[in-house]
Amino acid sequence: MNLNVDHLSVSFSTVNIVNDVSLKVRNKQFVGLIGPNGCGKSTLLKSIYKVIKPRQGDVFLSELNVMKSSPKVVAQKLGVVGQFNELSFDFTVREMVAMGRTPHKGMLETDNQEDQSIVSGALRRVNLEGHADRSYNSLSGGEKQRVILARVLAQQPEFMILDEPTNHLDIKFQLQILNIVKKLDIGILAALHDLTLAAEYCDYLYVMKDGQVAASGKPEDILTKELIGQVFDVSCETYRNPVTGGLGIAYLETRGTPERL
Ligand SMILES: Nc1ncnc2c1ncn2[C@@H]1O[C@H](COP(=O)(O)OP(=O)(O)OP(=O)(O)O)[C@@H](O)[C@H]1O
Repeated sequence: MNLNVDHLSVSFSTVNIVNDVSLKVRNKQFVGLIGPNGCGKSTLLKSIYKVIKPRQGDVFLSELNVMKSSPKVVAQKLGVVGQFNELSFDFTVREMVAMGRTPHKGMLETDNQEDQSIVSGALRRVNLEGHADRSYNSLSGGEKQRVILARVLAQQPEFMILDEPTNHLDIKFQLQILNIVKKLDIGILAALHDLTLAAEYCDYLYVMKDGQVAASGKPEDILTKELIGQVFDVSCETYRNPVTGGLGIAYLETRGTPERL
């Protein structure tokens, strides 16, 4: 399934937060969205997955017009791992993951054996089967993040949006989540902060600055020290990592800041 975002703009009162952004994710591509804090990544993603209404623009998942479709129809195709995962009500981990099946069920239809086995499989994939009966609210930030991924896996989407999915996670689980997502072999659009991981996992990157796309291309082509300096305001050198052969980034010193943090 492809994602096509066409000239999308989002404003809050009179302030333009996302300004005429167009992007594409081809079937089975893993595309990263990078950019500094506050540049509009989450706002863009939320307007793609229908939490925020854009001022203008269109979003298509293959032939499905996302703006004109009901949330349930969109949720049958699109899975989302958002940035904040707090809950007011207390559900068990298994109940949370079972919610991933909801878009595929009729109004009064209850979960059947197949749903239960999909939920157990999703919990196993994120190494949380031992936590199935725990209260979701009692989990650590990283465990919650993995429950949310399990819920999306149970949803069996054909496209996935992730907003900083490795937030809260130690390096083992960062890699685990990115590996699970990569292996799904579906289209992925993910906002990521770690540029080295973005270079490692993404087939293509969009770089945002001040609500606009400042650059796009294959990670090895666009993640230059000049672009990183311009967009993130840090000086760095890039190099080929001698162990992995991938992109290495050595950060030097922030530029233009009057005081060191
Ligand atoms: N509901 C809102 N009302 C007003 N301003 C908002 C609202 N939501 C977001 N903003 C502002 O829009 C800008 C972009 O926020 P957004 O969360 O999209 O950035 P981001 O690139 O995802 O940042 P981060 O990397 O810190 O998560 C910020 O200045 C933010 O304060």
